[in-house]
Amino acid sequence: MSKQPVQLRILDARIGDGIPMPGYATEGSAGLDLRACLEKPLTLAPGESALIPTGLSVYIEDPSLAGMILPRSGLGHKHGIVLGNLVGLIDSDYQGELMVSCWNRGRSVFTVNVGERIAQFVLVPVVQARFEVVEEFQASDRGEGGFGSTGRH
Ligand SMILES: O=c1ccn([C@H]2C[C@H](O)[C@@H](COP(=O)(O)OP(=O)(O)OP(=O)(O)O)O2)c(=O)[nH]1
Ligand SMILES: [Mg+2]
Repeated sequence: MSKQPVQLRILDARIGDGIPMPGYATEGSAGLDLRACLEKPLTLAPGESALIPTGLSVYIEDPSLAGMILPRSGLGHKHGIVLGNLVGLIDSDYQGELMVSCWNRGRSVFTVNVGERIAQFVLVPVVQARFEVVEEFQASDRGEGGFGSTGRH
């Protein structure tokens, strides 16, 4: 499978030397795990969140692509460690450090260790809209029905 080239800068010298470079864990992995580039372990009390640097920046460049930062399922389900913004969206023109908002939505204290995999980065296609303002839409089967209008079962 051909892979999309994306420019990457390593902002923290520990990456590649102590903290592994991000890589796809398996051939079929959709996400690259992002690691906590912390100076020391960080303890998150229940309900607390912190913005954690990853030591990396990417320049996606192509406006028909974006990055998404998503939680890791194990951390989220077992430990309640998800993202403070629920999902992170990385614009194609963003060149700053990738940051992960880690939120402890669980009931126990959780310690994020230095270099720990805290979230994952997924490259996704994007289609930008060019809005055409109209007075009325052509009728559709659904019309304005939503929020359960088709019934529950
Ligand atoms: O989890 C995230 C979410 C965003 N970003 C960076 C990349 C993104 O391109 C930029 C702006 O994100 P967004 O547009 O979601 O935030 P905003 O609050 O609208 O900020 P801005 O006014 O800078 O667009 O912040 C991250 O590093 N991590
Ligand atoms: Mg924005």
